[in-house]
Amino acid sequence: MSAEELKKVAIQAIDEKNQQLLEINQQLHKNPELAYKEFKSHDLLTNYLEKEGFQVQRSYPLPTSFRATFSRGKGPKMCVICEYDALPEIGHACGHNLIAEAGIGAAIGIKAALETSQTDLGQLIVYGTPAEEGGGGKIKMVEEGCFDDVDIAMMVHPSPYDASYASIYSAMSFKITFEGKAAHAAGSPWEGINALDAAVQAYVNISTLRQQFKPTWRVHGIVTEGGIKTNIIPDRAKLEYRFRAPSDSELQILQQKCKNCFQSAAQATGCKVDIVHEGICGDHYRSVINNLHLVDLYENNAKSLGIEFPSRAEQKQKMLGSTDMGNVSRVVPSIHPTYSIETKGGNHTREFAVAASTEQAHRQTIIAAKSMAMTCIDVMSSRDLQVQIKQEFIASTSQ
Ligand SMILES: NCCC[C@H](NC(=O)CCN)C(=O)O
Repeated sequence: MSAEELKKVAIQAIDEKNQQLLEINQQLHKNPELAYKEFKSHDLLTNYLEKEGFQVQRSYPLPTSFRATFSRGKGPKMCVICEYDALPEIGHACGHNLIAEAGIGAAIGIKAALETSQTDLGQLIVYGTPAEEGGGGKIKMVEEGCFDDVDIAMMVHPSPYDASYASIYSAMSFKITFEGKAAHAAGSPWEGINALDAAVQAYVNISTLRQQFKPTWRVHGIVTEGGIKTNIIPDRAKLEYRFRAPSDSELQILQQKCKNCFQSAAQATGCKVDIVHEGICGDHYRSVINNLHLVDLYENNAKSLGIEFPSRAEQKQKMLGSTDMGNVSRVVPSIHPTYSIETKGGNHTREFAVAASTEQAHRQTIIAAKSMAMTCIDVMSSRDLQVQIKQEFIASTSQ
């Protein structure tokens, strides 16, 4: 059968499961679970995949990650990725319930195509990857060798816009603790060393330096501890900061400038400072390398389903933050397109959490699922494409 015929098979299979896919996203949305605690989500998704005829390895290799496979002879190993972790307080405000739906939907479509094809097409691997919002599940899975037998990986992400080529930056997170000395704030303030002043000074240092940041750099922080009572000079204050830049080398420069801000604030106030990299396997979220051959295939398939994309230059202006998919994109050719769910609020807002449970979001997710399935079918059906994708990957990762 031709790739075009197999795509029709995939689309029909996804349409047949439309209601079940909607229910999966709704269940996840109603039960938001935080990083590495996504036990119900893990069970929901693995039970469904098993019922649909996939070979499922639960809790592989982490308690809330999984691997599900379906193969039809020799050929490339295509990996579709699900995320399902939520954010504290605001639930599925990044729409990972929809990412899971899209991954499962694509898997249903690809499996139907593999079953229908009379020739060897390859293998499908579905990975459930926890803790994208902090904790870097995919980084751990890369380190565990999960992607060693994968040829191509893809996932999609809901957002306010359609962009298969959006910028996704390298990021590192730090926890900063200032230690001072407590004293009665009225009786003997001169005996104290004010850790909150150090934290405030550091915050101001960074905000002042911001004028000299490149427009593409991002630095943002919060105060997580700032004293216990107004009449006690705070002897401890804590900050959390995240730094981002388009490349690892720029991120190193930015990180050093900001560390200087913390250290100088400590020196000015007489505090001690401890700056700890919020270690994710000793690594950080790396910028995404989009494989352009895959991007083109995905865009053409999505366009055939009615999606319109802005120009590449406009897409590159869009910035979704950072993702551990960046680390996957360093070990296998990957894409991470975003798709519009027509929301008034951006990712990580309460408005987005509401938008992530609508019928409209589900409809857009089904289109993204079909686009992934069709892209996998394109690749599985063409040896030439497989070679070109691999060559581009080698060139882009050896720079
Ligand atoms: N510590 C990692 C945070 C990742 C987070 N990712 C996103 O918002 C994008 C999609 N979920 C971020 O802050 O960039």
